[in-house]
Amino acid sequence: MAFTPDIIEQLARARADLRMGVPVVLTGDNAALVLAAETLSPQRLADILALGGAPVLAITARRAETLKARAYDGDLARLKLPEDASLTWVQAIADPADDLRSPMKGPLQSDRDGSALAHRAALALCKSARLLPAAVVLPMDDADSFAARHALTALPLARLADHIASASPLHPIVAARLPMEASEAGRLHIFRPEDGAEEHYAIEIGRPDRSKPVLARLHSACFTGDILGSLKCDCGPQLRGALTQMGAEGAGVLLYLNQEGRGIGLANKMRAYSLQDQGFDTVEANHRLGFEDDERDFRLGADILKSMGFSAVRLLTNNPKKVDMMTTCGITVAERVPLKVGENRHNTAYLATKARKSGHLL
Ligand SMILES: Nc1nc2c(ncn2[C@@H]2O[C@H](COP(=O)(O)OP(=O)(O)OP(=O)(O)O)[C@@H](O)[C@H]2O)c(=O)[nH]1
Ligand SMILES: [Zn+2]
Repeated sequence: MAFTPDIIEQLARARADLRMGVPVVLTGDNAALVLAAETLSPQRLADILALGGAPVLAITARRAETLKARAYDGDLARLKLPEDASLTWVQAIADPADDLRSPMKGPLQSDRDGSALAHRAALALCKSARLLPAAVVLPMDDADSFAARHALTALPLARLADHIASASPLHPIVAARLPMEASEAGRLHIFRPEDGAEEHYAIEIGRPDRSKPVLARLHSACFTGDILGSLKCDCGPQLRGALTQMGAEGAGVLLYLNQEGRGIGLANKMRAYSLQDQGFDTVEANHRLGFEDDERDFRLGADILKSMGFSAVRLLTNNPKKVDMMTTCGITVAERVPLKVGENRHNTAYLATKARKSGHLL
């Protein structure tokens, strides 16, 4: 019988649990109880401390660098949770909002013995749940029975690595005619991933010839720029500029990928904006939060193009990494078409930082 949720379905549950502040259990070798720092409640913190053992707060090496904590595991640090750890302490480690006002959070002691496998999985889970990458992790011997006793989602740790980071297959759900200002011959396609994560969209303009490179754009969602007309970035003008160019040529495809904030989610992007108001640039802000500069996975863009029958594109972008990713994923980039619109006095420094630090072409 196939009623029992498989690993992908369990992962979707785990993401939802962590967002709600419910613990999840990682089972097998190096088993552990995991709670996201961002959604931890005072009661659950007290309960974890009451269990005894040696709970730690796992953070990424990026966050550890800001906190001057030692990251013995390379990509992450395991900070010992003080016996009297308060929720304020946990949240101040996880969230850089008050770093400047209260820079001294130590002494911070990092674990260096034992395995960091559960901690790495916990951080990947937090990221995929679009939460701050910080998790309270308590190693456990009786993980299976603990999960059963408390009706918690249990995930076999050994199988997670293959699934957390891999792009889930996307399926076309529906497509319908959509006349737009840029072109009356528009069509909106909806794609749904198997892992319960966000849907992505393709806007097809005209009837592009599948045997030739199609004018294409991979646009990452930007609620602030696309919808609100924010002047902090160039996304709104790029979105409309790309559609207008496709309308003028009579054919094209724009992928609207729900990877808000270069894949960190809107709440974290707003945390990054708040840090930018404290004087950090767009890349530094991501790092202080514990993220990489860019957490997007462009494989899904390539998958959507292939499923629509496209194998070659003229890619509207200033980002050479998008070109490289498309090529790696088996889409021929016949031409890179620059898309330089929307510069204003508020985003000049942002665009300059992207050029200097992220390799964008000016
Ligand atoms: N984390 C973070 N994300 C941002 C910030 N400003 C804009 N974004 C996001 O950056 C992404 C911009 O996407 P794109 O315009 O597709 O990508 P790009 O890498 O700039 O490349 P091209 O526009 O194709 O040249 C969107 O997801 C925005 O939400 C910021 O300061 N911090
Ligand atoms: Zn934007």
